[in-house]
Amino acid sequence: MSFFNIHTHGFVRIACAAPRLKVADPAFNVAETVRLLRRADAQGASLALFPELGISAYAIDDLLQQNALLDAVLAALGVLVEESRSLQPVAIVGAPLRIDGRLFNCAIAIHRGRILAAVPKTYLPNYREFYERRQFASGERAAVESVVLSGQDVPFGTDILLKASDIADFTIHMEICEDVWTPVPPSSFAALAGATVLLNLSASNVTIGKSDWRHALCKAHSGRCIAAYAYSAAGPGESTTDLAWDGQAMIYESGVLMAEAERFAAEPQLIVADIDLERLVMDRIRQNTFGDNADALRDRLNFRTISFELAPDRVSDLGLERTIERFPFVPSDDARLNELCFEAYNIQSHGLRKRLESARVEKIVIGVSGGLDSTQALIVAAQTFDALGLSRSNILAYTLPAFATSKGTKANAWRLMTALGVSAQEIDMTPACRQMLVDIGHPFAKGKPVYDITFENVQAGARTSVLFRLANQNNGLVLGTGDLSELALGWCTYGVGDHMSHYNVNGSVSKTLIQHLIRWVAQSQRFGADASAAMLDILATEISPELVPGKGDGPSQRTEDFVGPYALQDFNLFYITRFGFRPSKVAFLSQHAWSDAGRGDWPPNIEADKRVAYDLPVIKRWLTVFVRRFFETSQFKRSAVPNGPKVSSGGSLSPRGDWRAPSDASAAAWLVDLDRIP
Ligand SMILES: Nc1ncnc2c1ncn2[C@@H]1O[C@H](COP(=O)(O)OP(=O)(O)OC[C@H]2O[C@@H]([n+]3cccc(C(=O)O)c3)[C@H](O)[C@@H]2O)[C@@H](O)[C@H]1O
Ligand SMILES: Nc1ncnc2c1ncn2[C@@H]1O[C@H](COP(=O)(O)OP(=O)(O)OP(=O)(O)O)[C@@H](O)[C@H]1O
Ligand SMILES: NC(=O)CC[C@H](N)C(=O)O
Repeated sequence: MSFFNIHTHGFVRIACAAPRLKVADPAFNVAETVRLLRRADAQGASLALFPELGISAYAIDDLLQQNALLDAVLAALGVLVEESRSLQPVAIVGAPLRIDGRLFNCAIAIHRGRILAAVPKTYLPNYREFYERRQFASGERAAVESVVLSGQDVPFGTDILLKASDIADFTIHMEICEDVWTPVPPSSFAALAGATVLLNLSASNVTIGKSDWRHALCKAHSGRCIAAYAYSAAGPGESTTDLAWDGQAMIYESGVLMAEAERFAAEPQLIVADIDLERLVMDRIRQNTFGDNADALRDRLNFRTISFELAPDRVSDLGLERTIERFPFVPSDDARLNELCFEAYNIQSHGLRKRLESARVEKIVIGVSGGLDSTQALIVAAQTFDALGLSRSNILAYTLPAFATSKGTKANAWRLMTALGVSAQEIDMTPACRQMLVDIGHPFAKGKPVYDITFENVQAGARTSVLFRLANQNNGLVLGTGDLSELALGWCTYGVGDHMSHYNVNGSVSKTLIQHLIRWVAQSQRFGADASAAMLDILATEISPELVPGKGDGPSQRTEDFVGPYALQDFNLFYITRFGFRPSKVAFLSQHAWSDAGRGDWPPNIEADKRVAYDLPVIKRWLTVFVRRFFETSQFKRSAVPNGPKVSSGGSLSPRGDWRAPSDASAAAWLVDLDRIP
């Protein structure tokens, strides 16, 4: 097993074809099928899906009752069985089969010369342009459980799952076109019985707007079933006697479109996507109601499981046929990013609004540093007070310089507070901090340049202490600013420090998302040109806690030198907490997302100079830091966080929300797994 091979990390590659065919010409159609099957094989696919009745063609009406044609179908299938011997993918093709005195519209699975199963269509459309019951019997009425095809005894029925014996969780179910248009498709039961890859062989004539509906069905069904749903519909060559065909092929995974073929294409289409079987299963485990639903429907889940050995390539680097966003908390698509920013601000602001109303408090107190997090919280506060019809002067904003505050950040704090029209004040924290350092006998008090954790936390603590007392004095709430990424890394001062507040709007917003949110607001100019200019300046400032005095103008502490690039740490955070992936898998994904700075799909507002690449050793180094900090040293901080709204679907780290964990755990298991990364 190679680290660089998809199968090592729980993926399987599936292909979906929209072949060219000829009406009622099985020999031609199988030749085309074989051609595309070879292409799928060359691309490392483990499965290749073809359309409904693709061996005979679909729209051939009463020709389906001609024995010459049905014989030709069997002969063509024989050719396919022989050709499949040297090919890796399981071929799933559609053909009419005479069985037990009836004709069935079947999906047939063929692998390395073995016909694994034949599954008949359950729901035969007989409305509007469809007339299938004239020729076919429903699979529900099949009275036999096997059929002889190409001299092989083949399991036959709607109760069949195909399970790879050598790829974990690769369990396939087949259904046919109309089956998925019903309220309860047969694949719903298959998913509950353990199928992860649901296939639909389709022959869906195209009419205006129908493609959107097919998308909606596949998206919703794959999401509801927490499964992959691959769909292959008939295309060029089908009969246009009364209908037309667009050859729509698409692959969804849990509600997300992974690949889609060009419709109405001149050439046959083949799309591939790597399905994350492990993610599907982890999500089914998480969403306990999936299992409850299976329990409730247990008497409908009597499937036969047909086992086969895939023996896939486990050594080569096959690449990764799925898009891995660099910023899982920030979509690269412009329209989605817009929507997400709108939602994020509204969630944060509605959280704060409700808290102010219920606490009957009309003021907030906030420390404004000129850094990202307090900027974001201040924007949210301004929006909330506007919505409540309260004056922004009720926002009591304080800039609290101490030993290491730089001119630039303080100036930005002032610019921002002034531009937003909040009540702005400055309190010099140096005397209070110095007094505490004297009181506790810290060497700095005697003039020694000792800048240890105590020195740092005295400042963070003094600020928090002042903010809480100002809240008492003014009948206000202290608004927290610490973000999700800092909580994941334990990058805050516990208790009497920036860890604590009365209400924190940023606790479930990652650092990378905060950067995008501020940029979005700045670009919108909704708070005026001065505010936008200050925000853009803050975005361009190096991230630093400013707790240790620097020599020159720049900060002496660059946060990302300690905890790693937030871009990587947010990536790690997302995949480890949302899906429970092993660090080695996260590194594999991260490498695909981050090792090529030249990849075109950067989120729209990442400037060219920020488009950096990270190679595997760098990824491993910071992942190790993440694992240690996240699992071993910082949970006690998360166990005691203030209230605040869950914002991102990636999760919150509140102990009352998405992440409940012991504060005294060992990171040993994750560190062992990290050793798998070369
Ligand atoms: N499992 C556990 N359960 C209960 N208590 C535990 C504990 N592990 C350590 N502790 C105790 O916790 C204390 C350490 O925690 P804490 O006092 O927070 O201090 P600590 O985590 O050591 O330091 C805070 C870090 O956050 C950085 N910081 C602070 C403020 C703002 C920012 C920013 O950029 O946003 C960054 C700062 O530069 C520093 O590196 C120790 O007294 C230790 O004994
Ligand atoms: N000079 C300061 N004046 C006022 N408040 C401060 C100051 N420094 C820190 N704080 C408060 O402590 C919080 C944590 O400080 P920190 O420097 O980590 O955050 P930040 O500057 O807002 O954002 P970032 O983490 O991006 O630097 C701030 O959000 C702010 O509320
Ligand atoms: N072949 C079929 O089952 C077609 C019926 C389906 N409702 C469609 O138009 O796509």
